[in-house]
This record gives sequence, C-alpha cells and structure tokens, in this order.
Amino acid sequence: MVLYPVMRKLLDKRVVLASASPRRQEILSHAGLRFTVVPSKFKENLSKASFPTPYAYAMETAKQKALEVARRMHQKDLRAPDIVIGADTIVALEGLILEKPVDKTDAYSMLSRLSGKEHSVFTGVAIVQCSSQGGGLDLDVSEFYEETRVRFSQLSEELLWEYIHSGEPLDKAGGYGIQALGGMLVEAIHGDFHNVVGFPLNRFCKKLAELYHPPRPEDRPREKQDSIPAEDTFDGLGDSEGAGPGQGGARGDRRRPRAPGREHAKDADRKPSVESVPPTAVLELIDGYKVSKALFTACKMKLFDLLRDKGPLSALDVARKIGASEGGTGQLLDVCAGLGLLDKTEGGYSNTPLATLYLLSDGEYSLHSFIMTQEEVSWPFFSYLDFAVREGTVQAQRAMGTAGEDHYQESFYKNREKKLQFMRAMHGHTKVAARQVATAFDLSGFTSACDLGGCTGALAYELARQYPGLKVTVFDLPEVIEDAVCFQPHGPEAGQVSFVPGDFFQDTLPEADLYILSKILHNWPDDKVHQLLSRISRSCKPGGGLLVAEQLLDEDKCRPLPALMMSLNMTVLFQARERSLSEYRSLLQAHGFTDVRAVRTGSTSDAVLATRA
Ligand SMILES: Cc1cn([C@H]2C[C@H](O)[C@@H](COP(=O)(O)OP(=O)(O)OP(=O)(O)O)O2)c(=O)[nH]c1=O
Repeated sequence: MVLYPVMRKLLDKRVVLASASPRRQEILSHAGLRFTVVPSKFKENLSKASFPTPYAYAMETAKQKALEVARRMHQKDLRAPDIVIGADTIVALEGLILEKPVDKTDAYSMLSRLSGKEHSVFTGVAIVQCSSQGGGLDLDVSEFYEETRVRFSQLSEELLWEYIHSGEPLDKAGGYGIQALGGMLVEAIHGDFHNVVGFPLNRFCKKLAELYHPPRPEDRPREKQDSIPAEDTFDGLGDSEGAGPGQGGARGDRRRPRAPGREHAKDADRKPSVESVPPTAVLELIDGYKVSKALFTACKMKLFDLLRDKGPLSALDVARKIGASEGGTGQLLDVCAGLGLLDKTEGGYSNTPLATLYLLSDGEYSLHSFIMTQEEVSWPFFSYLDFAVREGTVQAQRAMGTAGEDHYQESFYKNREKKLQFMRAMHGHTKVAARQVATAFDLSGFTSACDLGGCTGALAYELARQYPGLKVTVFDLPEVIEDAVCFQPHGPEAGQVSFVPGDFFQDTLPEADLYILSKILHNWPDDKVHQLLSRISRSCKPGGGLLVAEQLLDEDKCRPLPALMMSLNMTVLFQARERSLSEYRSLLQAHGFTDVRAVRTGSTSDAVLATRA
C-alpha cells in the first residue's frame, strides 16, 4: 500500500529495464511498473578479484549494464530515458562467485559445489536517473544490493544430471532456477525469494521511495557523462551503437573499474566511506577464529553425538549431561544454531542434517577427527603464523615443543589412540570427496592401481566400487597399514583392495597401471615432491596414468578460499603448499607425464590426471 504511490510516480516517466532476463521483466510488470526492455550489451567481464566483496561485483556489473543502455539510447535518440534499471544476480559460495554456467560440465561443477551447503544469492541493482540537457547527458546512479541465503539438499549424481539435462541451469546464476525445477534442490531459504529469481522487488520499492521522497534532494550530486566509464570496462563494445571510448563517452579515460559501494557515479575520486564500503566483511573475518573455536569446542564436547542419542535437549539438560555450566552451554548451543549446525525449537536443540552427516564422531562421512586435528595441531601452529611468515620456517618447536622434519608424524604416531585419530581424520577428509575424485575421469581402462600413501583405503575402496574390474593396492607406512583393517567396509569392494607396507621415498613401489597421489604432494616441500614424482615416473609404464587428488588453486592463486587456506596450512605445518593446474602441469611434464587434465570437484579434493609418455 505504502509503496504504490511510488510506483505511480513513475507512470509519467520513460522507464527502461536494461535486462534480457524474462524473470526481471515478469517481476516488475507484476508490480505494476510500465517500462520498455532494452537489453544491455555490456560484457560481463569485470575482474572479480578487484572487488572486495561479491556484492560489490554484482552492483558494479548492474551499474555498467544500466549505464551502457542509458548512453546508447542517448546517442541514438539524443534523448535518454528518464530512468534505466540494471541488475545482476550472482551466487556466492565460500568466496567464489558463480555466474551463469557456460556449459553442462560447468553447471555440474557449480551444482555439485552447492550441494548440501548454504550459499548466498546477491542481486546488485542500479537505478540510473538520466537527464539530457543541451546535447549532454547527466547521469545519477543509485545502487544497492540484496542478499538471500539458500541452502541446498545433498544432491545425488542422478538428480544432478537429470536436472542439468532439463536445460534449466544454463541461463541462470549458479546453474539453478529456484522458481522452477530448481526449487526441488532447495532445502531452506532465508530472505527475499524474488531476489534469487533476479530482482529484489521489496528493496527496490524502498529505494524508489527514498529517491522520490528524498530528505534533501539538493544534496544529491549529479555527474557529467565524461567522467565514466572506465575504458577497460567497455572492451569489445565497439559496435555502431556502442558508447565506447572516443564515441562521446569515456574519451580515452583509462581508469580501472572502481571498487564500488553505494556511491554516486560521480564519486570516482571520492575516498571510500563506511557507507560506500561497509565494514561487514572485515567484521566477519575478525570473527572467523571464534566460529572455528566454537565448532572445535562443540565437537570436543561431543555435543552432536549427545543430541543424536538423547535429543532434542534443553541447554540445562545438555549442561547436566556434559558436566558444564548452563549459561556457557546455552551460549555455545545458540552459536551452533546460528551457524546452521543445530535446530532450536521449543522442545530443545537437535542436530541439523549438516551436523548429522559430518559432525558425529562415528558417522560414515564424519569430519569429527579431522576437526580435532585442526584443534590440536593446526590451531597451535597458526598461533605462530607471524613467526612462520617472518622466518619462513615451520614453527614446530614453538607450537608442539618438538623440532625436526617429522614433527607431525611424531605427534600422531607416538601412541595408538593418536594414530587412530589421525587415520580417522584422513579417512573422513578423503571420503567426503572420494566419489567425486573416483568419477572425475573415466578410469575403466586401468586394471591395476596403486594409491601411494593411501592410508585407510578410503579412496581405494571408492575406486573399487566405481570400477569392479580394478585391483587397488594401498601402499603406506607399516604403522599405518597395521591398523587399516579397522576401516575395511563390508561390501564386495573390500576384495579388490590390498595393503602393502612401505615407504614411498625408499622402497620399491608396487607395479600398477595407474598411480594415485591423494593429499600427498601438498604435504612435502618441492625437493621431496620431485623425488617422489621421479620414483613414480620410473615405475610407471608408458601409457600408464597418474591421478593426483589435491585442492586446485586458481591461476591467480587468490581463490578458491578453501584451497588457499589449505595451502597456508601446509606452509605453516610443513613448508609445503597447494598448486594451480599450470603448476601441476609443469611439475608432471618435468617427470615425463603428458596430457595433464583436471576436474574441479568443488569438494576437499580436485582431480588431475596425467599419462606417462
Ligand atoms: C539463482 C537464480 C538465478 N536466476 C536468473 C536471474 C538472472 O536472469 C540470471 C543471472 O544472470 P544475470 O547476468 O544477472 O542476468 P541475465 O543475463 O539473465 O540478464 P541481463 O544480464 O540482460 O540483465 O539468473 C533465476 O532465474 N533463478 C534462480 O534461482
């Protein structure tokens, strides 16, 4: 009701929607807005790395879409519309920006990343008010964004491919459409539904109210056309209608695209302010260690096991059962609920599916022991990150009170319980990605494989499940092999897997068509990596394969965030690191492997396959 007068104010204005999205057209026409559609020709290729946040990128793209249309229409008619609306929708997950998939493989990679997780959908919107005076064009840009949190169910491969083959993902950010078949993938949504579909109607109406009933309209600065755009944001727009440099537009202005906020287009030279660059992202970073510690503590106290067995429970019940304070326990449980790990109802706290799948100490895909190793090992090492950075050395002495190359193994193999905890940690971390790694390539041409440092056989069993004709040897240290039996599954795949004790730096490697290095290369400094690859290269017959399972860094080494963090972890613990595909390519080529290919799984391991020349 309140908003209708605002819409009515636009009835006598020439409104243009700079978007080809049928969803945006539908949302706005249902809201009673009258407008013309002029799809933008702006190429959506701004450098994502140059933006501090995903929504900053979406807002800038929205703005450039709208500005391109405003300028093009002004050039063509010498009369720009009164208002041009641009929008851009992106999906953001763990620091990664997902736009429309380029093909079905890309859609698969996006959807499998989103599976079982919560992500954000951001739509950036730009409202450009135009006025043409004496042949010139004044542009006044207002921008905003809206965030909606969407949680996906765990998606089976079958459902995923069936959905991809429906054709729906291809023209949609993140590869899904919540308004149609994609709605079936969504477990929960927090925020404006329309925002996910491409246009945050509610915020848009509020913004219009703000613009058309402004407290001090005379305060709004206006800008002349020649201050934007930055030339490199208009690359390739040189068609006859284009408003590129030298066409009365930017006049050779070579500024980089600006890191945006909710600024006026004129503000290119203005210093960032808390309004244009809000501190949210920094505040979230500050809290990162508290979030990790809350998770570690809940796991250490086995709260998720307790709630599985006895839940739902009140804070008081939990506190009594674990012998802790009621106040502290209540706070921790509430934080876990806030993090999406627990559901809180009148009946008490209970596990969410996320906690059930990954945080129970004995679940099939349990990350509980992995989390405990983060608490017990990575946490103390990261406390000395500044020393590690300054000195460029492993801080084992400070963090663990032990020096020497083998500090990690020493700490885990010193007693059986610690060793089993470490093996469970590796097992869980490998298992959550095992199927994606095993199926990343068609490995059915191989008849024998050897997983070097294959620990509990988590990947070996999955390979055996996927390829019934494959025999897999797990080669690992004798102290690991002696307890690997604890992890043997009950299915027929157990018969395809055997265990051989040995040290891959010293002993003869078992013969195999395919060698596997899963989470091994990131453990060792470069000289050891070369030593190991050279030994494998000598054992591998021509035409044989090498499958490397590690988290791949992007070529600019700034993403994805989990790979980046794992890389830092490896540096701090071992003076080792994660690598990009081109780094793996040169490493493997240097040891006689060719045809190096990669598949990003979006999970704890990506897959790289190479062939021995
Ligand atoms: C996540 C999601 C996105 N989408 C759509 C909205 C947008 O149309 C599209 C994201 O791509 P955009 O680049 O934002 O928009 P577009 O290319 O469709 O149109 P234009 O650039 O001309 O404005 O994804 C859905 O329809 N449903 C969804 O659930």
